[in-house]
Amino acid sequence: MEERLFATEKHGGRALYRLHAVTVFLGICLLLCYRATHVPAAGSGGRAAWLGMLAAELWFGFYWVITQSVRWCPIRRRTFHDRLAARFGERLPCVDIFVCTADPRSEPPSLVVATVLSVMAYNYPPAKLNVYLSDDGGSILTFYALWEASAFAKHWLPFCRRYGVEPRSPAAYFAQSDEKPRHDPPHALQEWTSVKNLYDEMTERIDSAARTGNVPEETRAKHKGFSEWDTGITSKDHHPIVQILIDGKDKAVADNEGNVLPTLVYVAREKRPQYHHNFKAGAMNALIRVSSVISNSPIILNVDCDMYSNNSDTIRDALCFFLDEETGHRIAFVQYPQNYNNLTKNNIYGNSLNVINQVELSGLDAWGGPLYIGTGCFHRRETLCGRRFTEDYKEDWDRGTKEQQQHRHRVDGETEAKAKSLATCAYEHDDDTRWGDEVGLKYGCSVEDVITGLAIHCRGWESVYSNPARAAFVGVAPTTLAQTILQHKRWSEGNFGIFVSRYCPFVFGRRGKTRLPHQMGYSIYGLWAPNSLPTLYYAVVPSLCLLKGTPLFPELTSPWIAPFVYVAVAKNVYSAWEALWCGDTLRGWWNGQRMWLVRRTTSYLYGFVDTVRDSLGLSKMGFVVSSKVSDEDEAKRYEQEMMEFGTASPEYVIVAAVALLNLVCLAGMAAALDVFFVQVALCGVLVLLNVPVYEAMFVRKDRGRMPFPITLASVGFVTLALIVPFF
Ligand SMILES: O=c1ccn([C@@H]2O[C@H](COP(=O)(O)OP(=O)(O)O[C@H]3O[C@H](CO)[C@@H](O)[C@H](O)[C@H]3O)[C@@H](O)[C@H]2O)c(=O)[nH]1
Ligand SMILES: [Mn+2]
Repeated sequence: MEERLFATEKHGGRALYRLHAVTVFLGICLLLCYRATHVPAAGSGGRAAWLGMLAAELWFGFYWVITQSVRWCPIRRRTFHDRLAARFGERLPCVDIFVCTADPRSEPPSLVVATVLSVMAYNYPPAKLNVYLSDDGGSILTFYALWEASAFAKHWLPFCRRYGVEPRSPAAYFAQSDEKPRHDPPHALQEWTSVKNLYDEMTERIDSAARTGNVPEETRAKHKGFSEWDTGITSKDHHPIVQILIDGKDKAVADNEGNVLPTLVYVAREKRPQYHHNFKAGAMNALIRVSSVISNSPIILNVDCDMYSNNSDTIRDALCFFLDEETGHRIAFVQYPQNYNNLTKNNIYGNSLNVINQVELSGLDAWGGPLYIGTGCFHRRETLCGRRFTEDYKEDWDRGTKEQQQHRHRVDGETEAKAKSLATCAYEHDDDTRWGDEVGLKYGCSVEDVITGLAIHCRGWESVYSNPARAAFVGVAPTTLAQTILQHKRWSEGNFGIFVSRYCPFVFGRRGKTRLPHQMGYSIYGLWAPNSLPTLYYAVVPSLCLLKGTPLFPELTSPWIAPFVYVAVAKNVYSAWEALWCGDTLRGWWNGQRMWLVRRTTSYLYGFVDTVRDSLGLSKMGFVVSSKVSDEDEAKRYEQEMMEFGTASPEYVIVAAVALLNLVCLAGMAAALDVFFVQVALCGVLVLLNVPVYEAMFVRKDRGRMPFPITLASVGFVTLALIVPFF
C-alpha cells in the first residue's frame, strides 16, 4: 500500500455543535407549535398577520434545517507535496490554464495580464503549461496587453524562479514594496529594481493604450496578430481570432535564461448578433475546443481575469488529489476558495466569502464535494466534456504530451486555422455535438459554474475542496453597494433557476445518486432567492403591528416566549462566533447582518421575481460583468467603510423604505413593553442595523449619500404602508 498523497481530517468541536443544533431545532419546533395553536380567532384583527408569521417561520425553520447539512461534519484536506515529488519527480501531466475576460473597461487589460503572468509563473515545468486567454470583448487593447506580457514573461519567469517570488502576479508582488530582497546579494536588489522598472513601463504603455482606446501604429507593425483588427470590428460582431503568442514547443523561443516558456494563446471566439454567445459558459466551451488542438492537456485550470495565482505550488497541490492512487480516479474537480485582496477590515458589504469558504464548502466536501464556483478550479478535461464516472476509468496522463509532439510537426498557421474553425458561432450550431448541454459547461444559467458542477456530481463523480494556508487565488470583490447587489442578484437568480428547473438537486440529484445532505447543501444557494419573501415580511409586518398595537408574539410573562428568545439568541450568537472563527471581525459580522438584510430584500427579491418571469418565458437570462474598478471618490469612501448609495438604483428604495418604516414604528409605538417585548426588540435591532442607512438619508453630505428622489420615494411608500389599513 503506497502512502496517500492527501489526508482528510474532521473539524473539531462537532459534538458541541450538534448539541447546539439539537436545542435550536427543539426551540424551532416549540415556537412553531405556539404559532399553530394560538392563531387569533377569525374576524379579529391580527389573524392574517399571524398566519403570515406562521408561514415565514415555517420557511425559516425549514431553511435552517437545510443549512445544517454543511455544518454537521465539515472536513479539511491536507496534501503532501513531498510525496508527490518523490513519486513523480517531474513526470507530471500537462495543464491547460483558461483565463476569462469580457470587457476592457470593467476589467482593465493591465489587471488581466498580471493574472496571466501569475499563472505562467507557476512552479511547474513550463513545457507542460499552456495558458489561454479568452477575450469576450474581442479587444485589440487586451490583445496588445497580452503581447506585451509575452515579452515581459521572459524576464518575469526567471526572476520568480531565482528568488522564489510570491505571489507571482507582478502587480501584487510589487505592490508589497517592503518585499525588497534586502538580505540577498547586492545584485538581487539591482535585478528587483530592473524587473520592477520593466513592469512599470509595460503597465504604463498598456494603461495609456487603454486610455486612448487604441494601439500605436508602430506597435501594430510588430506582430501579425494586430492585423485581425484592421477591418474595424466590434465586440459583438467579429470573426474568430486565435493567436499563438508563445509556442512553448518552439525551442527558439526562450526566456532570458534560455528556458522554454509556457505556451500562450489569445482567443476571441467569433461573435455575431444573430447567435447567442452564452456568456462565460460559451467562452469556456470555445476554449475547451481550441485548446484540444493546441495542447489538449488532461487537466484544465480555470480562473477569472481578476483571480491571480497567489501560491506558486497550487498545481502540485491539486495533483496530490488527482494522482492519489486510492481515490484520485473518482475526483472530477478540485476547487479552491475565492479570496479577495480588496476587502476592508470590517467588510462593509459583507463580501468576504469567509463563512462559505471556511465552513460551507468544507461541509459540502464531506458529502461528495464542493460546488464548482467558476474560478480557481482544476478540472479533468474528460469530465468537463461529459464523461460519466466508472470505477474502471483510467486517465491518460500522457495525453497532451503526445499531441504536442504531433503538433510540432505541423505548421503553426495550420493549427491556428483549425483552432479558429472551432471558435466559430456556426460550430456549435451546425455540429450536433450538444455543447452547452451534455458536453462542456451548461448554457442558459447565470451560474453556469454551479449547474455544471452539479451535473458532474450527478454523473457519479466527486469533487474536492482544498483550502491551503497560503491562499491559492486572490481576486477583486465588488466595492460598491450597487455592484454587490448586482452580483448577488445574478447568483441568487441562477441558483434558484437551477432549483426550479429539471436540475433541482432533490430531483436530478437523486437520480444521479448524490446523497441527501449533498442535495441539501446545493439547496442552501438554490433557496437564497425565495428567502426574500419571508424576510421582507418579518422586517415589515411585526413592526407595523407594533405601531398599530397588534401583538404577534407571546407576552414577556408567558413561558412560550422562551423558545423565541432562545432560538434568536442561540442562532445569532453561533453565527457571530462562526464569523469570528472564520476570520471576520465582530463589526464585520454586524455589517454582514445588515448586508444579509439588504441582499435578501433586494438582490434575492429581484432574483426571485426574475426567475419566475424567466420560467414564464417573460425575460431572458443575462450576465452583467461586475466592474473591477471604481472611481477615486467612491474608492475613498469604500476605504472609509461608508456605504455607497451615490448612483440611484431602484433597489435602494426598498432598503430606504424598510429602514424608515422601522424607525417610524419604533418611534410611534403606543404599546405596553411587556406585551410587545419581542416585537420591540425585533424592531429595535432592525433600527440599529439600519443606522448607516439613516445617515445616508439624512446626515451625510458626500456624493455617496442617498439620492434625494430615493428618500422621497421611500417616504411615499412608508406613508402608504401606514395609512392603508392592512391589519
Ligand atoms: O460574457 C461573459 C461574461 C463574463 N465573463 C467572465 O466571467 C468572469 C466572471 O465575471 P464577474 O463579472 O467577475 O462575475 P463574478 O460575480 O465575480 O463571478 C462569479 O460568479 C460567476 C457566475 O455568476 C462565475 O462565473 C465566476 O467564476 C465567479 O467568480 C470574468 O472573468 C468575466 O470576464 C466572460 O468571459 N464572458
Ligand atoms: Mn469576479
